[in-house]
Amino acid sequence: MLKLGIVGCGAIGTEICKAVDEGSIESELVAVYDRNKEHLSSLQSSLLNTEPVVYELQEMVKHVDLVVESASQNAAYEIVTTALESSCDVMVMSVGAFVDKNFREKVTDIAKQKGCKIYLPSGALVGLDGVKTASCNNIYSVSLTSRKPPESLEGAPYIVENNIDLENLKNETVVFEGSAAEAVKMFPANVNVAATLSLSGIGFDETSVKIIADPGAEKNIHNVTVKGNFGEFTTRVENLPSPTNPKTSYLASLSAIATLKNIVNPLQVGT
Ligand SMILES: NC(=O)C1=CN([C@@H]2O[C@H](COP(=O)(O)OP(=O)(O)OC[C@H]3O[C@@H](n4cnc5c(N)ncnc54)[C@H](O)[C@@H]3O)[C@@H](O)[C@H]2O)C=CC1
Ligand SMILES: O=C([O-])CC(=O)C(=O)O
Repeated sequence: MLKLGIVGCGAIGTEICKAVDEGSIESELVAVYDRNKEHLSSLQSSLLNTEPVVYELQEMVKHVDLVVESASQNAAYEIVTTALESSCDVMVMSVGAFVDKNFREKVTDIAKQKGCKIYLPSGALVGLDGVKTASCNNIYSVSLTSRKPPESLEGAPYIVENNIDLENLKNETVVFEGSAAEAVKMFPANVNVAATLSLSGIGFDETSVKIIADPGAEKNIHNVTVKGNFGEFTTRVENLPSPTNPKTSYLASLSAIATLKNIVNPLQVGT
């Protein structure tokens, strides 16, 4: 059985733990960690069949096969490096961390040396199978338009630095237009999807991102358009927010669960 350790027990981490607890992922939930003790205890009391040990990262990696990062972009650097150096596989939700080329190259090298894998789930996006397939030949352009309720963008560095008054927005407003490289740095908790899209396709500088704050939006809506030698396609997903974190679409938690199921399943379906 795959032994799992989860760092970050918020919206996504909790859903993963519940899925293991209910037996829907063939794995053993060995250890959990969150710097917020309340999140840890509410997680522990929600589990019916499993009693994971609370281990900090350095101890966790001695007891598990795979570490799940579901904490934050800032935390991801240490979690990924420590897991791989200890010969653990790692699954990363804060994919924006991979915009840093040095980090990307360093952890890919460690993974190769140790014979480990780094899994990046498709998260809140749909259509990455098509982007990966299309990128086996020439892609001309990849664009992402994300439409979100204004409050879900509160606190993002771009919003703070540009003094954008989200509270008093009356109409839908394009708050950001630029490269995925800039978007994931400026909206670290909002467009990790732009990082996953960039890594599936033509890169961070070449992928264009538009973020719309829409006071009328109740869902997180992501449209992806890809053009290339294969033709072109557009995908659109209208995501319901997670019950405990409106910034995070519920589909992102399901995608983490689907990735773990895929890891343990001998039958591999899809791109
Ligand atoms: N790849 C994708 O498509 C998506 C990625 N995300 C990202 O996934 C990550 C997790 O998302 P959620 O579960 O919604 O966030 P959340 O805010 O609900 O939970 C994060 C948890 O991690 C804990 N945490 C933060 N830093 C930590 C550290 N250094 N050590 C230990 N615990 C720490 C927090 O206390 C919190 O309990 C975030 O970075 C988020 O931006 C979210 C949605 C989609
Ligand atoms: O959950 C979403 O819709 C997207 C998101 O927060 C992210 O990519 O970081």
